[in-house]
Amino acid sequence: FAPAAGVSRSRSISSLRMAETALSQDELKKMVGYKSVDDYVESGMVVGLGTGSTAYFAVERLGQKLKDGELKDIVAIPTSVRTKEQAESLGIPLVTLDTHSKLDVAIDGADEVDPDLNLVKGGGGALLREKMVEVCADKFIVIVDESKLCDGLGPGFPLPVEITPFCHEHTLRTIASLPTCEGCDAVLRMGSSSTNKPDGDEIAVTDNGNYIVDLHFKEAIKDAPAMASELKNTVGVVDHGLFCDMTTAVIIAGSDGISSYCSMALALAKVPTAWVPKHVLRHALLISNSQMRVKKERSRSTKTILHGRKRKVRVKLNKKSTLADRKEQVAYLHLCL
Ligand SMILES: O=C[C@H](O)[C@H](O)[C@H](O)COP(=O)(O)O
Repeated sequence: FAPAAGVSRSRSISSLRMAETALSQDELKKMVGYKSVDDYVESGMVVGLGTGSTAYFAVERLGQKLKDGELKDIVAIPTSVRTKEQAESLGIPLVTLDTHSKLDVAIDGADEVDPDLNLVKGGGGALLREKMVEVCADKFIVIVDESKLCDGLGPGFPLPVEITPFCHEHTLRTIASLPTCEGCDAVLRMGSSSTNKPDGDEIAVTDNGNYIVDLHFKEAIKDAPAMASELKNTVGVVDHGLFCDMTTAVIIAGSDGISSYCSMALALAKVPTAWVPKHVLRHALLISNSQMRVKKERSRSTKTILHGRKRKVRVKLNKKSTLADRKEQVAYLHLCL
């Protein structure tokens, strides 16, 4: 997994060195769940609450912070019955898209994340409500442990597609014969809708009263946006688990700490202050006369960290520089962090 062009990467300065401590997968999920709320949720916000074992910890953290009074005036929109119940048990005030069509931020897990930050979601059967809520958020923050990263979506995790119960076998066959889905094995989900492992004899039913078909691919999906559009245009398909061009940032917990990758839009928004290794700072200063102004930051808080190899710099982009210039420079700085 390496971020694609247009995606920038940064490693948390407070990155915990976890190699020696070998945290469990649940502990990794808790770290990213808590970090997402700490970094992206502020008082007064409308927050989308995802579904699954990772999003669970973000909901838990939000409940804690509201209870402690660290956050106030939050309303949240859950993406499943399970999440609604958890949020209610924590006293998180809930609303719906009917009254709040615009969210400040939505936080959710994912089953797979590719280098373009496209996702497969819906392993837990909540894809429709997740997509409805998350497309309405200004920022969509994805939280995963590193096992979810992949070079191509598909072979590592079956792609869920939510379909109407009416003539579902016909719809299943139609999906399997779509050109972009060629070669996939389409399997109707059985038992509980919250897992793609068959655990019952009845057809699984989603929170919306629909069925799910899991598409098993042997090879990586070549063009996820094309497949997304073909599936969406199939009559009988309600929605699918491909979440393309939606992710603002992904926070990843791995054996060597917490990393985050973000879309260029967020990198541009975040650029004013950055931690930059010395050699990058020299380079940045060299090009500072053209489109970018880089000043060493002299705050007291900075000094404590100046002993290290990095310098905190304030980066200002010249207003006259083109968007392409800015993207190139910001990408360069972020990739070097
Ligand atoms: O329907 C479920 C959702 O799409 C989940 O976000 C996804 O399955 C990831 O879940 P988990 O965090 O439990 O791996």
